[in-house]
Parts: sequence; structure tokens; C-alpha cells
Amino acid sequence: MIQVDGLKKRFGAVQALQDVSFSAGDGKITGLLGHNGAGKSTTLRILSTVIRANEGRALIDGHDCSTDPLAVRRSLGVLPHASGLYAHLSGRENIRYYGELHGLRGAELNRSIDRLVERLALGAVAERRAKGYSQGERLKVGLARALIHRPQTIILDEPTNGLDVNAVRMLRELIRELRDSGRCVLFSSHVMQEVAALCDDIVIISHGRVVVRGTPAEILKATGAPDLEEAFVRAADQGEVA
Ligand SMILES: Nc1ncnc2c1ncn2[C@@H]1O[C@H](COP(=O)(O)OP(=O)(O)OP(=O)(O)O)[C@@H](O)[C@H]1O
Repeated sequence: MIQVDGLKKRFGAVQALQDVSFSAGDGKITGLLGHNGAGKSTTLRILSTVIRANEGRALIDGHDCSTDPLAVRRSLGVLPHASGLYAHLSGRENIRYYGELHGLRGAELNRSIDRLVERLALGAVAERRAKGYSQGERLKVGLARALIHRPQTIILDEPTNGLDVNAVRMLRELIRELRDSGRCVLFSSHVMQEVAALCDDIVIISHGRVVVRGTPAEILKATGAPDLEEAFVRAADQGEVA
């Protein structure tokens, strides 16, 4: 579970987050939606303990991102914006390295790697160096790496960017599987259709503020829009006015 309350973040002259509050529950897929520059990646980087907020509080499964980052990292699997794979290591070695960082060893680690290589249909790709991977291959190995320690909460930063339709389908299936096993999944996107196709809850962020949040039905009601795309446009405009 993710609980975010009053996050503010400034980079020099840029106030990237002005006021971000929302929660994302277990057994749910939550979409963080916003235009380019709205503050999605900044929010996810604070949750991933890569950067610290100037104000406000973020909790992952009850652990505070700023005071207890190690506990947060144990609970959390992250697929960052750029895959961050080590180019000179094979897919399997990349996954193994992260498993070891999480304290997995021996037969348990080997079983976990085999399970993910099979689930993600990585096949021979797992044995190749990451250098030269296609977008889809990078995504799969990145996902395996994020899931190696069976995290309760999973964060994906714009995971479908640049993927073909088969890779998007595979990703959606996996995200639903994670939700159905009781995990909390938060993913960001700037495409409303994508969020609408998958999410139980939606948080719309504009100019560093949460402008609307709720189920798709609640968002339609709150914005008075006929469909979710129009709801997104209206909500984002509202943020611009604010
Ligand atoms: N390290 C940084 N230094 C300066 N400004 C930054 C930094 N990181 C983010 N920003 C600024 O903060 C604002 C929010 O950026 P952020 O990357 O969170 O947006 P986003 O919603 O993820 O956008 P996109 O969809 O384009 O990835 C932008 O104006 C961005 O230029």
C-alpha cells in the first residue's frame, strides 16, 4: 500500500511538486496520469527513495520513504523510466545481481530467476548481454529484476513507452496477475486510454498537484465529462488554472 500526503519538491527554480496526496491500495491497480512535466516521475522517484521530498510524507507498506529507505526498498519493486540494466551483463546476470542485493542466495535465488525467465518468456534473451536488447526485451528483464524479491508494492514509470502491441498485452496481463495476487501496483502514463483499460483507481496530476482522484466512475462524476479522455483534459485544465 502507498500513502502519500502533501508532497512538495523543488529543483532550483522549478517547483516540480506543489501538493501531491493520494493512496494506492493492495489488490488494486492505480494509474498516475498527467501530461509531460506534470510531476509523475518526480513523485515516483520520491516513492522509490531515489530523491527526497522537501515537504510531506510518503509511506510504502507503512515504511517512511525518507526515514526508513531500506525497509521501503525491501517492500518495493521498481521499473524506472530508463531501464537501467547493466549493458555488459546478461539478462540473467542482471536479475541475479538485484536478487543478491535483496539478500537472496543459492537454490532459492536460482528458482526465483528460473520462475521469472519462464513467466516472462525470456528464453535465449536471458543468456544474452543486455547491450543491444530491443525495447520489449529491456522491459521484460527490467520487470524480472523489479519482481525478483517478490515485492508487495510495484511501481512502473511509463512502462508502455515505445512498446509494440504484443509487449503491451504481456505487460497488462502481468500487471493484472500482480493485482489479483493482492499486490499494490502503481503505474504512470500520459495516455488516458491506457490507464482506463487497466486501472481500478486513477490519480490525475497537473502542474505538480493532484487535481482529481478516484475510480473511473467517480472521476467522470467529479468532472462532469462524458468520457475519461475528456475528464482528463478538463481535470488537467483545472490544474492549469490553479
Ligand atoms: N532533476 C531535475 N532538475 C530540474 N528540474 C527537474 C528535475 N527533475 C524534474 N524536473 C522538472 O520538474 C517538473 C516535473 O517533471 P517530471 O519528470 O516529474 O514530470 P513527468 O510528469 O514525469 O513528465 P514526463 O511525462 O514528460 O516524463 C518538470 O518541469 C521537470 O522539468
